Amino acid sequence: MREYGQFYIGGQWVDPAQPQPDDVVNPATEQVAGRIALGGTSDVDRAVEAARAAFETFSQTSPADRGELLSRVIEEYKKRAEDLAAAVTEEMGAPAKLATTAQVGMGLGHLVTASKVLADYPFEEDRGTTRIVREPVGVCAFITPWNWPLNQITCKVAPALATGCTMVLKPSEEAPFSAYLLAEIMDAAGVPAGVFNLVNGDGPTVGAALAAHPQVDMISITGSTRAGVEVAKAAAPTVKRVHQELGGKSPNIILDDDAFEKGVKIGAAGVWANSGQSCNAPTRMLVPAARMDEAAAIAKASAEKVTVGDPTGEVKMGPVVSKAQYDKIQGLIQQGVDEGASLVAGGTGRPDGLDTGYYVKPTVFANVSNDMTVAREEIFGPVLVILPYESVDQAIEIGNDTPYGLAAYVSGSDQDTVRKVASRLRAGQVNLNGAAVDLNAPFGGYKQSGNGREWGQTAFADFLETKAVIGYTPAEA
Ligand SMILES: NC(=O)c1ccc[n+]([C@@H]2O[C@H](COP(=O)([O-])OP(=O)(O)OC[C@H]3O[C@@H](n4cnc5c(N)ncnc54)[C@H](O)[C@@H]3O)[C@@H](O)[C@H]2O)c1
Repeated sequence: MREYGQFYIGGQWVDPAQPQPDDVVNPATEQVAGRIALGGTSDVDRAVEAARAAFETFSQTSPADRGELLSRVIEEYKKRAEDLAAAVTEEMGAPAKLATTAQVGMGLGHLVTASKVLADYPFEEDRGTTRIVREPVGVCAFITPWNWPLNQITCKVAPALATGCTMVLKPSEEAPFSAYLLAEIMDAAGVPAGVFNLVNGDGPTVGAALAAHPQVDMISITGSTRAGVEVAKAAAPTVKRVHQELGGKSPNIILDDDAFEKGVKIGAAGVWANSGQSCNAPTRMLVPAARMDEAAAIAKASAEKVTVGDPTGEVKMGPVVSKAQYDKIQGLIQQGVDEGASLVAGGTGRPDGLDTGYYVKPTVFANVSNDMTVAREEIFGPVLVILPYESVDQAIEIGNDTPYGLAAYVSGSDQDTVRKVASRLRAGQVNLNGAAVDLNAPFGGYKQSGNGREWGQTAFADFLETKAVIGYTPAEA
């Protein structure tokens, strides 16, 4: 049983102003795995004050100093990798292997990438007699979700540290264990007091207070579009920078050529990963109408091969994060059936033999039309929907017919055609032929998937203000 009832503020573990314990449930066992405290507005004030005070000195440190600091954080992170993986499995149900390689691995990847970018980042540049200086934006507040907890935290924390910002993190109250360990890592690495602060809490209290706080210069949220809108509204009166990484319902266009079978297989596997709980999951597969049955058969075989069960063991898929998420997914699967989509694999209820834990059957719907609820709503579970198209133009039109624009996928054997299709998709990241994750590729959304970009060099810009010093070089008389 984890007891994580304190907050990390000003370089110290401190008690909440008013203790409000909150149980965290392990989704595989449905048992309480630990306890945190939910904070209030006075905890937020205290953390923001610490971050504001630290900004005075931390913003003046050199890139070389911050590079050394990042190296120490990386060392401490590596030392705690096993603890971090176990925490992620316990808090949100990721299978042990996925937790170690991907969940913890992505966190390390963002720290390492930021330190490499920092090594030669152009913070200053001269244009004529003007010097353009890129300075840290200030005190940042981070609100993060439960599905890729360390990935989403580190892709904010790493560039913030690298650019000289100070910060307050409010992780998801549903998956707060790994964030708590990350605060221990920051402490062990000697991150100066007040540079990194952690306050647990719920969205409407701590999240909203951070978004509205006049001493916070930038609020960055990864979460649902609903929460992103709330954050932007709360932030508006103080005109702070608002960065949003929100939901998705990403199209996956499978072209009619030799790469068809491979494309369907890779696409389906992308939906089972992390139990479908990825904002960029390729959940809306588009196939030539004449090949619908073929696609359905390939996807069905893929779904039936997935091993589901205890995430501490050797399985492909663990549970989904919570009872609420399980119930939401069950309701949407039922709605798919009710609206007339063809259920070819999975369906409602738990997989056979799994009576405890929030396990969902890998589910495939074929013959889906883009106006059905299962094609429009982000399900955030292992549910693949397959839609028919008559022409590539129509595939692109259907692909873009969504309020979201986070990711899109194209597969086909002719690279030129694949690239042309990619150029017409309205999404922040387009993946061609199942290419591997690239931590240097900017990550973020068009339309209601958000504003701003994270990851790699591009992320730095979102943590910097631009100052023009005119007359820096005196004009010659
Ligand atoms: N675009 C991306 O990079 C990305 C990555 C992962 C997840 N997501 C999205 O996150 C969602 C799943 O995560 P979730 O269920 O934790 O989302 P959520 O929106 O319920 O919660 C996300 C975070 O926002 C906080 N929050 C909730 N309401 C708030 C409010 N009114 N004010 C301030 N903060 C508030 C929560 O406490 C949590 O920390 C999905 O929609 C998914 O697509 C997006």
